[in-house]
Amino acid sequence: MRLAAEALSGERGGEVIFSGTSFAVACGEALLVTGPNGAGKTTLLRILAGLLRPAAGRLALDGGGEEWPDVGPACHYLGHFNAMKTALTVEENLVFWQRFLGQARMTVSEALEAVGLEDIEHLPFGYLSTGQRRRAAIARLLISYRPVWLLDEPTAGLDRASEGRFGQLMRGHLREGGMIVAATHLPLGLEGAGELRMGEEAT
Ligand SMILES: Nc1ncnc2c1ncn2[C@@H]1O[C@H](COP(=O)(O)OP(=O)(O)OP(=O)(O)O)[C@@H](O)[C@H]1O
Repeated sequence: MRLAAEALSGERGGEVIFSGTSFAVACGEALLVTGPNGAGKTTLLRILAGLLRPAAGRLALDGGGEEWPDVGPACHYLGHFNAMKTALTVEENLVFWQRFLGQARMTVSEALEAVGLEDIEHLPFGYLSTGQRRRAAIARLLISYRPVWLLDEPTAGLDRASEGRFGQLMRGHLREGGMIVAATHLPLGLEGAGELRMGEEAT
């Protein structure tokens, strides 16, 4: 399987944010999307997730077969907002997502253990600290299988230990033949990852 973008353009509010962007990510590979604030990293990830239309260009998941014919449905999208209901408990949120996404991979308890949140699964999501919210959202990547993980500044708000644990989870996903496209200002501990630089670096 291979995620391929050719001459992609992204627009926001009628303004072209980036154009002529091409890259390919194969199974087991990661691509780090870097660049200054406003360069279009989030816009690119949202296009890959199918949440925005590209203004031009081609996007495909080659070799996805009948199971993954399109890019969007083959992706987990971890955006700036964590996509959880604040009034539901951590466990209720994840049970909802697993039913919605299907393709169960880990149980909710296993995923919570993997992100170190097993003791607070009963708390409403809205009570969680910033880093705990991020960890609960990361657990969403584990409960249902998707070959492509789209991660927008995934380690923002994580403490050192959580960052290390998340690094292991990402490397595990790649070892199992998954793909990662991550917008980040920080190193993610993914050796050998490719880099897509967007916009002009600030001087
Ligand atoms: N709905 C919108 N309408 C108009 N402009 C928008 C809209 N959403 C985003 N933009 C603009 O698009 C540009 C790209 O934004 P984007 O969030 O993709 O940047 P980014 O590279 O992810 O930045 P950061 O590093 O700050 O997260 C920015 O200039 C932003 O102000």
